[in-house]
Amino acid sequence: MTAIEIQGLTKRYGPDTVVDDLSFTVTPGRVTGFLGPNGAGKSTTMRMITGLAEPTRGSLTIGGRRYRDLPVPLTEVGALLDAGAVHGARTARDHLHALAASNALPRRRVDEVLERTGLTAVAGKRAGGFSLGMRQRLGIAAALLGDPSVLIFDEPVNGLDPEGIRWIRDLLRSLSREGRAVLVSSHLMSEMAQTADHLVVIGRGRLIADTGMNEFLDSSGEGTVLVRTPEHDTLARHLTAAGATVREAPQPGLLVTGLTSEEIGKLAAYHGVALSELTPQRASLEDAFMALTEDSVDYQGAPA
Ligand SMILES: Nc1ncnc2c1ncn2[C@@H]1O[C@H](COP(=O)(O)OP(=O)(O)OP(=O)(O)O)[C@@H](O)[C@H]1O
Repeated sequence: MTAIEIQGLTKRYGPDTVVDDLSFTVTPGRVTGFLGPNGAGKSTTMRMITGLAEPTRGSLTIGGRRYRDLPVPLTEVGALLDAGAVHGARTARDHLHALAASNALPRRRVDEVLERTGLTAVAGKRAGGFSLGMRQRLGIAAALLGDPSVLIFDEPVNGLDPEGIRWIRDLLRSLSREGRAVLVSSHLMSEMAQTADHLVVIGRGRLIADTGMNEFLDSSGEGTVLVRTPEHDTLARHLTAAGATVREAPQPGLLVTGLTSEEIGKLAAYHGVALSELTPQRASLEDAFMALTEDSVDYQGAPA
């Protein structure tokens, strides 16, 4: 069954349409990356999924039901939307106990989620003194408390150090392997490349792409091939004569478009030119994302 189903979702604030006729689904068993430039409407969409904001129009269901019809929402959908939202004077354990009690969840879940998020040793400490990384873990512990099959994370790696980023990445993957649906937003494309199986890209509140990660990269690739050879000028001449477009690579070498790497290899062999490298270039996720969303960024800086 589809975990999250969004149809024609629209949100207006006064005259501004910040989410505009958005439709996509989030499927169990994979990490869906939710991408878009700043202000694209990601947080607003996530707030609507978790019942914190009311859609102006459109439908939105979790496991086939609207958020407000879920008897105990925490057992269906867990969310990390704002890691700062913790009562600073309480210990981590007390914070989770209070949450468990108000949602009629078994107390043993508290120790289970403390363990899973690596907070057992600091469970008796006041959350007010926690580092950003620890607060993030506590927010995730709260999201996992009801053992939900749908999880939503808004920019979970923002501000974390490399170890914290890796921990979140591994956690998201393991949650999806358990069969849960995981929706994670980010504006860091490189981060998504390492975490998400599927991508939903929005810009100015509208859907731009809904695609598998690999298909996204393939469809955005320019088909450029990096070629290195001691006979640089000779090969460049032959390639141009064969109809290819040839540019200088940043490091000594040629960036060739218009011919496949196989064709370039054959051409070089035919002319007796030795190659030291022949590498198809895949567009980086960052490049692909920039190309896709360039018409929908609100503020564009001048080129550096
Ligand atoms: N409560 C609100 N009232 C008015 N405008 C709002 C409100 N919440 C969000 N917006 C506007 O909606 C637009 C989308 O914001 P949102 O936070 O959803 O984007 P985002 O994709 O999460 O961006 P970011 O990556 O910067 O967090 C922005 O222009 C924002 O100013």
